[in-house]
Amino acid sequence: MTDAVLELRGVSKTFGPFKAVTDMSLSVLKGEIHALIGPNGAGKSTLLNMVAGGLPPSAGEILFAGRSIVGLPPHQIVHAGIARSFQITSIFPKLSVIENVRIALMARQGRCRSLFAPAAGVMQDDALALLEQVHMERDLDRPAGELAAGDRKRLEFAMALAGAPELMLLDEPTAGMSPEERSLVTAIIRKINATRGVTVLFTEHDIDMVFSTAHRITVMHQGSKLTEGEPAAVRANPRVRELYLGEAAHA
Ligand SMILES: Nc1ncnc2c1ncn2[C@@H]1O[C@H](COP(=O)(O)OP(=O)(O)OP(=O)(O)O)[C@@H](O)[C@H]1O
Repeated sequence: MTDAVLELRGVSKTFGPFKAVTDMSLSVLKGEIHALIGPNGAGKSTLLNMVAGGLPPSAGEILFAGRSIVGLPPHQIVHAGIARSFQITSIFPKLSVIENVRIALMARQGRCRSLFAPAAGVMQDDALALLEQVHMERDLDRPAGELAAGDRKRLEFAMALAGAPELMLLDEPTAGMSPEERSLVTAIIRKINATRGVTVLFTEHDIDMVFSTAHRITVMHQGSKLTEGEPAAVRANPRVRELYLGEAAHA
């Protein structure tokens, strides 16, 4: 018996002769915020894609809540309880913020056909509650297409939460944001984890954000796992320091 909500065993991904991910094992524990870090091209997005069902692994096993999810299409993986936030958001830009969340709620409940019915109040209270969680209660009627990057990400979180996920996969959740937006989005990730018990697996290049937010960290390098552990141990690891100092010297 293990506390892992997500478990990868010997997962690999090849693109032709190229090995993007090699023999990766990873346990994401129930209730934790787990960061997946590593230099550009380390294989982080490929790994998240395999978990989300966007890419089939070339080898290995992926278990969610103890059951294999390899081969399931993305919508079934969402249905099983894994929400994925993409680097490019999938909102309806012409609809308002609250309409976008209502759509996500209705999709969850299989009520898509009533989407454009006159019942404007459908799911209004639930949608409002989710938007309050991400501090967007003052933005309800704004067209989603007009939101800045940080606001768009918060809307996307509310939409993901509409599906009541057990695990959220976040691919570079603060990419392209100002420092203020970054700290707001980071605070919301912590809040979602603490108040709703949602387990989080995220990739991120902002190392300060990673060390201040993650409970545990897995470091990837050239498709393989370099190390894994709590932030203090990972920070002290000489190979990690070399990797990041090397990268800084490169920049
Ligand atoms: N569809 C594909 N076909 C061929 N190669 C690919 C494909 N997708 C990813 N790769 C390669 O696999 C490697 C890992 O890419 P991946 O995007 O997973 O890295 P990453 O760690 O997420 O990088 P970044 O931090 O820059 O987003 C890279 O060398 C990339 O070029």
